[in-house]
Amino acid sequence: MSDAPPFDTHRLCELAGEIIVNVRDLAALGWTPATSSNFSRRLDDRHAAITVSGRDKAHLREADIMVVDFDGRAVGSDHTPSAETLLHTQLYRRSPDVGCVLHTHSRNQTVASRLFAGAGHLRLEGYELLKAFHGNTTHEAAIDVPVLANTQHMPTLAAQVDALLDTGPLWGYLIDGHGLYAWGRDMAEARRHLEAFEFLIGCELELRKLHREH
Ligand SMILES: CSC[C@@H](O)[C@@H](O)C(=O)COP(=O)(O)O
Ligand SMILES: [Zn+2]
Repeated sequence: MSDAPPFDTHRLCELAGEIIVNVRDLAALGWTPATSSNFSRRLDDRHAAITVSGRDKAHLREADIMVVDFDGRAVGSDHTPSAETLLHTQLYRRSPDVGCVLHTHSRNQTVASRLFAGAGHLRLEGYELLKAFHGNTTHEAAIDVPVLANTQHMPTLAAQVDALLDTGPLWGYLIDGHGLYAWGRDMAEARRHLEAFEFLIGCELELRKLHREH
């Protein structure tokens, strides 16, 4: 008889279902082109449920979600977890308040990441929708969305994200030519943050097309 997996399989099924339904929506918006993007949920204090690498995110099934520990190692699965697993697990390891991490490659996110890579950040300021970010109670705040240089070496990116988290609250970041990472306490909050970033980034791009900054 094989050993039982070291996590709650019923909970894994619930989380997989939640990921599948939500990611289907995000894919329908065109935010996960060409199998890009990855998604995860905290399973317990040592494990996360995350998408298997290379799967078509528009048509995820339960078999496309697997378990990793917070070092990014597969647990109870022969599949390869997302190539960017470390960018998820670093957040779970760092804070018990992080329950969900969403990474997408929308056109707006990708264009903005190119446009603002030189500055190193994109400032979002004066928008009512800034209140969508947990803990932010006014449109008068400014949020700087960091833009990190892209690399295939996840420990390099993870170290930069760790340094950013040391400096204050962070709800997400862009990677140059790549996409956006956003997170929250649960799926609903992470999705609200992701949607707020996408909308506000879109506004900033539109303003620049109109040759106006504010
Ligand atoms: C299809 S190119 C995109 C990938 O390189 C990567 O950035 C991505 O978002 C998806 O990688 P994955 O390993 O499927 O989680
Ligand atoms: Zn990616």
